[in-house]
Amino acid sequence: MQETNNSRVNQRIATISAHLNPPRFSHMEGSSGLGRADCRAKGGSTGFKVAILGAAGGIGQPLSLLMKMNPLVSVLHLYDVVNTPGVTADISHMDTGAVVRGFLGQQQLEEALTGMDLVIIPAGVPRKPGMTRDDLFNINAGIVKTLCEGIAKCCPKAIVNLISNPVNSTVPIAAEVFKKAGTFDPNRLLGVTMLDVVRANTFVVTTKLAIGLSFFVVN
Ligand SMILES: NC(=O)c1ccc[n+]([C@@H]2O[C@H](COP(=O)([O-])OP(=O)(O)OC[C@H]3O[C@@H](n4cnc5c(N)ncnc54)[C@H](O)[C@@H]3O)[C@@H](O)[C@H]2O)c1
Ligand SMILES: O=C(O)C[C@H](O)C(=O)O
Repeated sequence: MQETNNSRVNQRIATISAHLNPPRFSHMEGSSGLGRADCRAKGGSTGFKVAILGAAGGIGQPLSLLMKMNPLVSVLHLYDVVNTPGVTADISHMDTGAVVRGFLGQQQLEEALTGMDLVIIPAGVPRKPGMTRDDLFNINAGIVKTLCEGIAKCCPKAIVNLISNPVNSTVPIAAEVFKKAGTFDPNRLLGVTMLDVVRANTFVVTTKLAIGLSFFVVN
């Protein structure tokens, strides 16, 4: 049974690795660091090493829980500027395989990032009533910049997945940080846009209905 699970996990890692290093981009091989052999946690167990920055927040906590449930994850680092000891204790009590470690405050950022394959960033502030996305930018831009400088230094080949809004501006900020550090790889920098996409679809449909137009599919 364990063997079947392992082979399923190995298959999924191979699929993800193939996606990251597709054959048609073979000329780029060598520049991309995430291969099957790299996906090993300390102690040799197979799996991805994942850090969540902003792990104690409204998005960070359920995201940490999902990552702890994910059989592809062998090491999970939870970083925040507040509350990580409690969140880490709770998440680590789940009876799944990933080893969970908590990191609190800027002085532990580098330790949290070292050796990671994937860094997910929901760190920052969310909008409060009356705030615009521009208001978020003023705060979150600086936070994302600092975190990405840490990534460039400690895990330059990690995949970076930005959630902090405004994501259409935080992704370019991350790109500029990585370019400056000489570590930029567009295949490894992602932003979560699903919320804005479904929100836009809903607004379009609502407006169409309000002015008496029918709709079939909005996308
Ligand atoms: N992309 C999307 O689809 C999407 C959807 C919803 C929210 N968001 C954005 O995600 C972000 C987080 O939202 P939330 O509801 O979890 O907010 P939250 O306030 O509940 O959590 C944010 C967390 O970030 C932490 N944090 C702040 N500064 C930090 C720093 N310098 N380093 C590390 N951690 C830091 C805070 O301590 C907090 O725990 C916001 O910017 C929000 O706008 C994005
Ligand atoms: O900026 C917002 O739209 C609020 C919240 O952070 C979200 O992304 O929904």
